[in-house]
Amino acid sequence: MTDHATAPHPAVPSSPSSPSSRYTDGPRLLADIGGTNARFALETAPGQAGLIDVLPCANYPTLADALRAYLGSPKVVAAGVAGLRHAALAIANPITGDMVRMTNHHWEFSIAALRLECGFETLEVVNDFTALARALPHLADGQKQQIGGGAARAHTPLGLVGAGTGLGVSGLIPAGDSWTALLSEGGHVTFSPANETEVAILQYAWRQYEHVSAERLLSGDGIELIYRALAQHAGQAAQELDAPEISRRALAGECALCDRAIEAFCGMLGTVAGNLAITLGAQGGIYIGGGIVPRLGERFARSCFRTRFEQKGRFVNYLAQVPTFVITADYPAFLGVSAVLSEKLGR
Ligand SMILES: Nc1ncnc2c1ncn2[C@@H]1O[C@H](COP(=O)(O)OP(=O)(O)OP(=O)(O)O)[C@@H](O)[C@H]1O
Repeated sequence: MTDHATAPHPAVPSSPSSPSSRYTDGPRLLADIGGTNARFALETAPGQAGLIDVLPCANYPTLADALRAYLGSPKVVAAGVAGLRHAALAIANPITGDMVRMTNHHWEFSIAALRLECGFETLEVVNDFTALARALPHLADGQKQQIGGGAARAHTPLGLVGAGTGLGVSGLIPAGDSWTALLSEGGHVTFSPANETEVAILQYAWRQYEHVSAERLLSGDGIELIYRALAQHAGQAAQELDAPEISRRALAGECALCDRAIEAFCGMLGTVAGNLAITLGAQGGIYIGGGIVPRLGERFARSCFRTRFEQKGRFVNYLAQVPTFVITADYPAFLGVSAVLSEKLGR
């Protein structure tokens, strides 16, 4: 899949971009690297990211190859961009040192070597959900959809959870006049079933995994696992369906089993989001990102997600107040990556 956007993208709120606000040291490269898709953009002025491309990770042996393909694409070449000095990457991984090995893809690289290979003066590498968390306070009303709860309480933490190839988790903690974004690996917490159907799904998953994390079920592969588990539980034959096809059939009303799988996925996400809300005290709200939920559209809004979010025994009244939002902006991580790079460069 390739996605083209040559104009500054509305996912990135624009600040006035007079020629004088353009970066004097040239455009900056921004990237958001997931287990399935690598998204690239060039930012010419604060909040002005354009020339966006989405490249499938599987088509490139290394991240450097994908990066070169983007920079060599006709539209980037036509834009006359050469000698990029500053770049920042958000990647679906913990960043603990110079070597980065992706959890959900085979790419691995040294940050220092990649910087030299690409000739960048600056190369910042951050966890993708830490970067996305930085974007949350900047999302405009049209870039998020509230699903239940009351008003966000100011000066309280925000939580972030997003299902895609994996399950990303982060939080944003108020710190004086600014925020601290958490580097979390909360997608790997142990899955906790909340009803008998989910116990059956867990038992099915145990045959495959010794440790069933939340990510094993709340991800693209997870939807496929849930579908197979429900088929077995119902004594039906499962078809060979991938996650996009399961959700397509569910949304089209073509397959009752697919619909049950999507409903179970939404319920489990409700439990995980509620756990995050009470763990962080996130009365500023829980934000749902990642590649899957925004594609479910209204099916997600009318699912059991919100009921399950609040279903915490004595904490039901507390959680009923906490708003939950689906991030609907197309490329929200670029906002956060841009903020990280600007902070690094001190401008
Ligand atoms: N319509 C859909 N319904 C359900 N799952 C989908 C749909 N479209 C894509 N997926 C699944 O979403 C996953 C890709 O998610 P996403 O677009 O967030 O990629 P990513 O950013 O590379 O992932 P991550 O950041 O989690 O590593 C794949 O597992 C894919 O099967």
